[in-house]
Amino acid sequence: MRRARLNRPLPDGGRLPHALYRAEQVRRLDRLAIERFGVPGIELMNRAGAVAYRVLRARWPNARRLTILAGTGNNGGDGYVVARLARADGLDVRLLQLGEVDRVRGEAALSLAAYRDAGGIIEDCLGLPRETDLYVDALLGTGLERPVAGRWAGAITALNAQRAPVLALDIPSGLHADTGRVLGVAVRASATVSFIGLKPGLFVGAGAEYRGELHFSALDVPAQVYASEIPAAARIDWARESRLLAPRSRMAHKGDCGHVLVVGGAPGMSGAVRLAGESALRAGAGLVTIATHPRHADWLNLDRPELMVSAVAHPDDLEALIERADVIAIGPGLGRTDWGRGLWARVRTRPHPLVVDADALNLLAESPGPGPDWVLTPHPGEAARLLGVTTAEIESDRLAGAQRLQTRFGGVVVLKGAGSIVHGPAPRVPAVCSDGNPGMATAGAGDVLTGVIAALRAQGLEAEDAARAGVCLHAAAGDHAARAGERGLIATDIIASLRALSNGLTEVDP
Ligand SMILES: NC(=O)C1=CN([C@@H]2O[C@H](COP(=O)(O)OP(=O)(O)OC[C@H]3O[C@@H](n4cnc5c(N)ncnc54)[C@H](O)[C@@H]3O)[C@@H](O)[C@H]2O)[C@H](O)CC1
Ligand SMILES: [K+]
Repeated sequence: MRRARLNRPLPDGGRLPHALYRAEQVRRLDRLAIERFGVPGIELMNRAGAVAYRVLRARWPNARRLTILAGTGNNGGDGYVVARLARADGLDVRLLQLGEVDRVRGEAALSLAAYRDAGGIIEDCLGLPRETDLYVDALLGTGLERPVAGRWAGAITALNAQRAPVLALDIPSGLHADTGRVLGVAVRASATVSFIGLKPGLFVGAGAEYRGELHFSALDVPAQVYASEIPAAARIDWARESRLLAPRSRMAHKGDCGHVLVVGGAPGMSGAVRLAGESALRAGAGLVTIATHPRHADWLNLDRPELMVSAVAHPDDLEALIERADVIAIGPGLGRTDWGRGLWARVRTRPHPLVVDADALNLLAESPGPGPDWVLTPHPGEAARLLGVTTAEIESDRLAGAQRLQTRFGGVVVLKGAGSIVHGPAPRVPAVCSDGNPGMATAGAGDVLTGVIAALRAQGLEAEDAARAGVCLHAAAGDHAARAGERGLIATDIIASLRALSNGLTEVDP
């Protein structure tokens, strides 16, 4: 029986920092704080342990019996501090050591000595205790350097199989700090408290699945320390990106709010263009025209009177529509027949801002080339086809995949999935969206995102801002809709929440 999961979103997206640093960068920040700003390493470790212990007592105030699993590095060192503080508070503490104690060095050795001097004992980890209220994972942090195996894997597997909650220190052991990849096996934490710098691996790959509720402390490291590092990525959320949407002018008319042309909907795939078109309206576009196959244009027209629908039998039928459009979103339900290919060939060379999704991406993969001014929105499978690699390779290092796509195709790339990434041209750093939930893995959610990004571009946002704000609005709408449950969430539920979110009315029910 799996233990209860703290399936809560970030405690307060607005409070967590937006800068994300790779493990190597955090180690440099650590060293700078120690060597240049005179903060002793053991002081940082004591602060880390103290923060972790405060989180522990706040989240599980009734926990009396703690079991701390300690590794041989400084992550284990943090664990010794937690153990010492818990014993001083009168809690029943068992500290189980993995790896040879005589390998414990530096600050971790000092922390171990302080724990022993206060009467603490350590035991070799030969198995998990039958009864404990809470586990602390102090096995591995940013020093993970190979897949977890042997007794370490056994301990983590046993930890994941038991019911008591688990607090992970810095990062769940076994999870790669930079990529969020599980190396062998990783701790499924109920909560994680991370130090000094948030890591991309807490948000991309399996990060959101394994970290549980996320807490953070900069350990009072001097702010100047951070000036030495350009973050590897920026964490974005709707709380921050919503500032990109200017209030609507009192004198606005529909022509001021942009005209989106959605191109797609081959026979049998009309739903995709309907979702994209409706999303564009709900995200604030003034006018939306759907250019779709003659076979179902009439039905679409009747079904949503705010949407203008034009039957397009031949690429020449697009010309007048393209002239009137501010932004073109192409791909939803486009298909790869001659009909779809003809429309793609006509649109891809136009100077208009483009949002390129679904089958238009697959057609781009067949004849790659840089774009005029586009936002590409691939899911991992489409990204793999665009780069000629496997989906597993994309998912193994999502930030690297997004960077390769942006380098090869130019413009702005949105790599969808858990921890959607927005990667534009240098010098801006890539962005990782921390909003969203697994309920959004549902048919048509991508079509909704296409419409949202196109609508924001049509309202005047530059490509990268439209992509960042669009990804976050889409994800926040998904979170808003998920208040009624993630399972059974469908694309039209996301659309239903767009209007409230884009007007800052988060308490309005979907
Ligand atoms: N700057 C900060 O964020 C602070 C970090 N602190 C804590 O220190 C760890 C990083 O410590 P480090 O010693 O570099 O690495 P780890 O403790 O993660 O472990 C490395 C240790 O484990 C061995 N090892 C690596 N991979 C494996 C494996 N798969 N199986 C078994 N053993 C493995 C490796 O050889 C090392 O011996 C950071 O996460 C924070 O928790 C500071 O305490 C506060 C400031
Ligand atoms: K850990």
